[in-house]
Amino acid sequence: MALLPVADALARLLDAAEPRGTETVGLAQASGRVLSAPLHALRTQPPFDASAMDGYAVQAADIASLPAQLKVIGQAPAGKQFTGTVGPGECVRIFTGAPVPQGTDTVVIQENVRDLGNGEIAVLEPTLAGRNIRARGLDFKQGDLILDAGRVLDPAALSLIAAANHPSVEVLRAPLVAIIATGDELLPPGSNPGPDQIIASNAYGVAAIVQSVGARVLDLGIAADRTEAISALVAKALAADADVIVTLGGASVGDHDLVHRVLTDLGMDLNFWKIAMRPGKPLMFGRLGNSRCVGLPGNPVASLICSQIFLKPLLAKLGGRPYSPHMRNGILDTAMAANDLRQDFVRAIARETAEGLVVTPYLIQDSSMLRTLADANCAIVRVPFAPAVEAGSACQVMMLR
Ligand SMILES: Nc1nc2c(c(=O)[nH]1)N[C@H]1C(S)=C(S)[C@@H](COP(=O)(O)OP(=O)(O)OC[C@H]3O[C@@H](n4cnc5c(N)ncnc54)[C@H](O)[C@@H]3O)O[C@H]1N2
Ligand code: MOO
Repeated sequence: MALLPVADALARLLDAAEPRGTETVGLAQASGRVLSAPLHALRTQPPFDASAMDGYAVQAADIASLPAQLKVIGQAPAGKQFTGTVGPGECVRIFTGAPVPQGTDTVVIQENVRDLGNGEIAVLEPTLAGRNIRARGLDFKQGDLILDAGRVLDPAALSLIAAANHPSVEVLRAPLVAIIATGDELLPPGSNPGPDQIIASNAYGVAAIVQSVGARVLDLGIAADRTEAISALVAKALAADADVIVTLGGASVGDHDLVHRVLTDLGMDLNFWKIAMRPGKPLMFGRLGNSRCVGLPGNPVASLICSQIFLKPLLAKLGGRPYSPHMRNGILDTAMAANDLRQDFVRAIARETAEGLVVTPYLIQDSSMLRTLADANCAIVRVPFAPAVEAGSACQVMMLR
């Protein structure tokens, strides 16, 4: 079977992916969630003309010539409005956030006033008429559109929603991703592996990528290389209504690579299997009921690079959030050989220099080597059949961190 180009695989994966429903969450749980519908203010803020400063509410006409002596007829702290009316020659002691009393139109800050101690003040410095007052509705008015659908709820958005008097908010369902590791050789971290065993590491990095785009993880653990063991965990994923079922390993053509068989026996409609990419050739994708199945290759670097390139945009789209990889142009400081038919993602270190972003690829690119992936901060993207290039040539990189 011909290998599917990376761009085609991504397009097929993203095709028809959209959020599945909404839910209402309390504001304290809403950070990072995606607003499902436009949000309107339930009230006007500020709901009254409010003092912006601590000082005295006066009539501008009374302080036209200075110094001006005024009688203090009451107090207006925030939360306790002054209910009387202020007449000529009078003022009210006022504090930040309090409603401006009837009959006043200006607030003089207390630094510009002397308290005469007999219930009167002397205004010493000029204040323009209307100063230090926030007009009713300065921030927003009842019914105003305050946030658009699709907004990722960041700190400012959350405080704005609260100020507009919404105790909870309707957000898009966060996609649920079931992760199933496969392999007789795998044991969880902290185990005492036998001579032919290794530690299952892929699920941790994949889960972190899943969570980085706001999706939820259901880690179903490790299935042995037996069809019943794998299908039992897939059944659990389906029962949990997982939006995406990610399998790790068992995607290739070996006698013990059972994932394809198990999923197709369960009724998966296979979309593609095997793509023109390195690492990541045995990537598999299909639909099974409401779930999308993404079969990631077992090699640790392949599973994480495929997650960056395919799983992340898929989950972002299912979660209704914008996403695009962080691509940059760089300058190679090393010659590179011609590429074959697979689009290559070459682990590399990129450094900012006066000449631009200088990129050094790792010499060894074995897809089992997690250390070079952890050390790398980018992957050089080499298109299929890219010709050999000299040091100093331009390159394109996808930033990894
Ligand atoms: N004859 C061929 N052999 C292979 C091909 C091929 O085209 N023809 N493709 C190779 C490529 S490329 C890859 S990538 C691997 C991927 O194969 P699988 O997805 O079937 O992965 P496994 O065989 O199960 O495991 C590969 C490797 O990764 C380790 N592994 C698996 N799961 C985990 C995990 N959760 N955590 C850490 N490490 C894991 C596993 O022990 C193996 O060492 O196939 C090539 N072969
Ligand atoms: O995905 Mo495999 O790692 O291309 O070697």
